[in-house]
Order: sequence, then C-alpha cells, then structure tokens
Amino acid sequence: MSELLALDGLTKRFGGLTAVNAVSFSLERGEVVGLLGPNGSGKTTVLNMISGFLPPTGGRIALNGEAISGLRPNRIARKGVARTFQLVRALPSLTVAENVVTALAFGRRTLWGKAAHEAAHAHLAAVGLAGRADQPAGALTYIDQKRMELARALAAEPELLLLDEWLAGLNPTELRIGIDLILSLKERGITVLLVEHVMDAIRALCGRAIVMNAGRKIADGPTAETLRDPEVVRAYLGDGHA
Ligand SMILES: Nc1ncnc2c1ncn2[C@@H]1O[C@H](COP(=O)(O)OP(=O)(O)OP(=O)(O)O)[C@@H](O)[C@H]1O
Repeated sequence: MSELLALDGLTKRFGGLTAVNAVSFSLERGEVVGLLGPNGSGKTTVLNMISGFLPPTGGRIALNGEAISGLRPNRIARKGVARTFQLVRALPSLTVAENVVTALAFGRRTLWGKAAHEAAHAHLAAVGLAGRADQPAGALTYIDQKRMELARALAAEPELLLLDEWLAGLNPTELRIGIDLILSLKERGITVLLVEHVMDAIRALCGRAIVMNAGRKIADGPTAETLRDPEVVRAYLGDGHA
C-alpha cells in the first residue's frame, strides 16, 4: 500500500474555539477508515478542511504527496477527493440522472451531452438506482436519496471519498444495504474516510479507526483494539459499548 492522504498538525480555530487541534494521521491507498468521536469533537471540521470547504488555521494536508491545504473545493475535487454531506444536497425538481450529470461537471474529467448521461447511468447502476434514473429526485425514498448522493460523489471519480454520517437514519435492513455499498467502493479501490456513529457499521467496514475528542486525536489503530481503549470508552463510547 502507499500513502494517499497525510494530515500534519492540522488545526482549525473559530475565534477562541480550537475545533481541530494539531491532528496528524495518514491514509493508505485502499483503506476504509472510521473517524469517530463525540458530537462537537471536530470530525466534520476535519472533512471540511480536507475537501477545501474550510481553510485550515495551521498544519498541512497532502494528497499523493502534493500540498492541497487551503485550495478551493473544486480544485481539490479535480485532484480526486469527493464527499457527502450530513444533509443530502439534491436538486429535487431535476431527475435522478440529471442530479448526477450536474455533479459530473465538478469531477476529474468534465463530461457533456451523451457521454455525461452514459456516465451518470453507470454511476446510478453502481449504487442500485438504475431503475430510478428518470424519476424526479424529490420523489426518492430516504435510502434512495442516499444512493443518489453516493452516485453524485462517484461522478467525480474520486480516489478518496469522505462520507459524513452517510449511514445515519437508515433502518437495519437499509443499513445492511448501505454497508454493502461502501464495501463495493472498497472493492473498486476507493479509499474511504467515514465519520460515523453507527458502531456496527464501523466494525463491519473499517480495519482502522481514528478517534477524536475536543479537537484532538486520542486514538488511532485497528478498530477492535481502538474501541477497547480505555480513553476512547471514557470519552466516547461509555461502558455499555465496550
Ligand atoms: N463554521 C463554524 N463556526 C464556528 N464554530 C464552528 C463552525 N463549525 C464547527 N464549529 C464548532 O467546532 C466544533 C467542532 O464541530 P464539528 O462539527 O467539526 O464536530 P463533529 O465532531 O463533526 O460533531 P457531530 O458529530 O455533532 O457532527 C464544535 O464546537 C462546533 O460548534
């Protein structure tokens, strides 16, 4: 494996609040890694800095050895980083396929016309939405909105995919489908960093887990071991989960 992403001393301050405090970690190509921690510990802020939605206050981010810290989101997307958001961002009056076509404009290769529609259909098929391509996005069920969001992220042909609580709100049957979809991304060689509170999903998907508390990284290692770490249990899981 080779290193895809490296964070070095990454810091974000909002006025007097240090939301992310000197966080360092790296991701190897092909890894699926969980980024965990209590509410407000800084996880989404880390994703926002990697994807360029927030400029870091300090520290460095490198993708494939190249500094990307502070670049704008569209530049970072073109270098191979895609993300999902905590709240699904869709254009409800457009069709499902059109929603994916709009995302293609922000990817690594800009596609137009027939090529764009063919690529959109391929991404929809990959997430199990082939039959819904021509429906309005606003008519989709919750799990299908999630699938569409994933297809939109895949439209950027990412090397690194950042999932921000993508599995939240799914029922147990849907959760199984969601986990299988993320596993299919891993099989395609996509590196995934997922912020998630669903521990069953973390255990099923992530070989490694990184845990944050109050802006700092407090643990980083094999998932089972990390979830037993006394500091992680105290700060995040509570005794019931241990
Ligand atoms: N744009 C912002 N301006 C000011 N404060 C912010 C901003 N974004 C985040 N924060 C603060 O930074 C801290 C970390 O927030 P963040 O959303 O990164 O946490 P999180 O670990 O993702 O939490 P959750 O699990 O609830 O999503 C919180 O105290 C939050 O209120």
